[in-house]
Amino acid sequence: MLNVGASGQSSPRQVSLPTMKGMNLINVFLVISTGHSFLSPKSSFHQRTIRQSPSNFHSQTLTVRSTSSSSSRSQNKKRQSSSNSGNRRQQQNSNKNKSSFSGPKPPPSSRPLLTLYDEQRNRVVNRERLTKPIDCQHFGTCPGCIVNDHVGKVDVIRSATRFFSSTAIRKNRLDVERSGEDWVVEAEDDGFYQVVVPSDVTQWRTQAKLVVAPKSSSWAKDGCIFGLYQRGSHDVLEIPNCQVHHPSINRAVELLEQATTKVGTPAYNSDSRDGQGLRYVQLQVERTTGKICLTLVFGASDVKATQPSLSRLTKELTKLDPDLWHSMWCHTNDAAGNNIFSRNTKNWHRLSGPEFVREPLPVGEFGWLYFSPLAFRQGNMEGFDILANDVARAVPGGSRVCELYAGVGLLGLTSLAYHHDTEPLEWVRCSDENPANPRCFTRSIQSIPRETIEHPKQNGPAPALTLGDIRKQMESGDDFWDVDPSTRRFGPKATYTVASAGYALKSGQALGANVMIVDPPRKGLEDDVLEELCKPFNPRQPNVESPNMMTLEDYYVNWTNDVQTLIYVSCGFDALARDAEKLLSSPAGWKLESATGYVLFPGTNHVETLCIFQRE
Ligand SMILES: C[S@@+](CC[C@H](N)C(=O)[O-])C[C@H]1O[C@@H](n2cnc3c(N)ncnc32)[C@H](O)[C@@H]1O
Repeated sequence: MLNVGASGQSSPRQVSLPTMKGMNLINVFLVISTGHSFLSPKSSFHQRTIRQSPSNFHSQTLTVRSTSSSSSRSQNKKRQSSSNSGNRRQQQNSNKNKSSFSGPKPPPSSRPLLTLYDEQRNRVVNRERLTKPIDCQHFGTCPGCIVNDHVGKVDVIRSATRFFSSTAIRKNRLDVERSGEDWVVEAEDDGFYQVVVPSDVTQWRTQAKLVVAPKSSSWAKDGCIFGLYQRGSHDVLEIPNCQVHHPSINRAVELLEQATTKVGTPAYNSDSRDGQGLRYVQLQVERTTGKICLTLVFGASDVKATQPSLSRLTKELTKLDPDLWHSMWCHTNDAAGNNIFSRNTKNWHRLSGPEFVREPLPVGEFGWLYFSPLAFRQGNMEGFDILANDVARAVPGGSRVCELYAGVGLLGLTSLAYHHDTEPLEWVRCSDENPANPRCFTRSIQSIPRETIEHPKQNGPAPALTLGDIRKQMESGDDFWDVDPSTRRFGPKATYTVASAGYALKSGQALGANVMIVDPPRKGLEDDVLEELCKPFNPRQPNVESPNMMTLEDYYVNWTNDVQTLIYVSCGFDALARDAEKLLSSPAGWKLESATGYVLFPGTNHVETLCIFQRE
C-alpha cells in the first residue's frame, strides 16, 4: 500500500482487500499538504462560469470575463452580479471560498476565473458553431477531419440521435415515463438527444500525437517531417496549417522541422529496424501559458541509444524558441506496432521543465488539475470543461461518489468543488488502472482549498470506508468501533486507488456510494463492471458499515447495490449503445434520464456522450 500525502496525519482509511489475490492495488490517501507552487499563466485566459440550474441550459445570456487584472476582475464581478441570480450565488460562493481558504493563497492573477460557461452553453452560440466552417486547407487530403463545416452533421451523431429516439430506449426513458406518452413511437429524432458544441470548432485541439517520417528518402539525416498517416497507407501527410490544432502545436511542429533539419535528426525506420530515430511526437498545450509539453518518442531501447541525436535536437529547439517549451520528455519505444506509449516508467525521461502541465479545475476560483505526459489528458480541454460542469451538476449535493476510469480525477474533483459551497459531497473515491495518476491527483488536491477536500474535524460525516477497511480493521484485532469519533471524522474526502475498474469495484469502492461516474476508454465498460451494474438491487444486502456485511461471501455481494445515479461519459458511441442497452434491459432497474452529445472533436466523426441513468 502506498500512502501519499503529508506525513504524520490521521491514519489512512482505505486499504486493499486482503482476500483479493493477485490484486495490485495502490491506495492513495489524500491528506493535504500546504505546499503550493504556481506558475504565472497568461492573464488573458478565459473560462466559464458555473452554477446554473439544469433547466436553464442554453438559455443564458453571454457573460464573459477576463482575468487580466484584479480591477477588471472586480468590474466583471459587478457586471456578473447583476446578470442573474445563479451568477449572484456564484459570486457569493466565490467570496465565501476566498475567505475560508486556509492554505497559502496563490498570487491573485495566477488562477483564471471560470466565467465562460454561459457562453459555451448558450443556444445561439451553439447554433452558430454547428454551422461555422472550419475552413482548413488540408481538408480532403488529411485523414483527421471528415467534414469542413456543419460539424454536427456526421454519421455518429445521426446514429446516436436515432438510437436514443428508438422504441427500445424510449421504453426505458424517464421523460417518456413521466409524461405518460406512448413509447412505441418510431422517430428519427424525437428531440431527447441534445447536441452541444462546447468549444470553438477551430483551434480546439490542445493535444496532438504526430507520426514522424524522414524528409528525404536518400539521406536519413536530412531531418524529419511530422503529420498523420494518409488514409490507407503509411505515407505521412504534413498538416502545418491544421485549423483544429491550437496555434502552439503548429508553431512547435514548424520548429521541430527546422531543428531536425539543422541537426540532422534521423527518423525511425520501421522496415530496416536500424532504429534509434525519432518515431512520434506528442505535443500538449498548457492553456494558461500556451506552452508546449513535448514528448519525443525515439525508436530506441533506452535513452543512451538516442544520443547524440536527442541532445542536439533539444538544444536546437530551445535555441529556436526558449519560451515555447513547458517541458521536454523522451520516451523510448523500440517495440513493433502502433502503440506509441508504454506505462513503464523506465521508458520515460524528463529532460527539462516541470513534471506537470496544469489546467484550471473547471469550476470555482481555486484549484488546478495536474497532468504528467504519462497520464490521460483530454484532446479538447476547453470542451471537456463544459462536460465536467454538466457531470458535476448531475451529482446530487451531499452524495457519496465512486469514480471509475478516473484518469487524474478530473470529474470527481470537479464535482467535489462544485458542491462545496452548497451541499458538500461526503466523499469521492477515484480509481484508474494507470499507476502514473496518483502523483497528478495528489498534486491537484494540494491546490484545492482544504475545506473542500477534507472532512470537517467536528460534526462531519464519517470518513470514506470500504469493505476492505472494515475487513482489515477486524483482522488487525483493533476495536474499530471504539475509535474516538472526533478523530474518525477527520480525513480526506477524495481518495485514489490504482486498480482496474473491475478490481476496484470488488474491493468495495462503490459500496455506500449513491453515485457512480464512469468514463471508460472507447471500448466501453469492462465485462465485470457491466455485470455488476446489471445485477438486481438487493434490498436485504447489509449496509457497508454493518458488521453483517463481513459474513457475506464475495460471491453474493452486489458491489454496486447502493448506486442510484450512474453518470456514464463515453468517447465510443458503439460501445455506449451496447452498454446502455444491456443496462436498460437488465433487472437492475435503470432508466435513462438524459443523453447529451458533445461535439468535442469538431470535424471528426466522433462524439462524446454523457448519459445519466437513475434508479429508485
Ligand atoms: C477516457 S479516459 C477518462 C479519464 C478522465 N475522466 C479524464 O477525463 O481525464 C479513460 C481512463 O480509463 C483508464 N482505463 C482504461 N482501461 C481501464 C480499466 N480496465 N480499468 C480502469 N481504468 C482503465 C485509462 O487509464 C484512462 O485514464
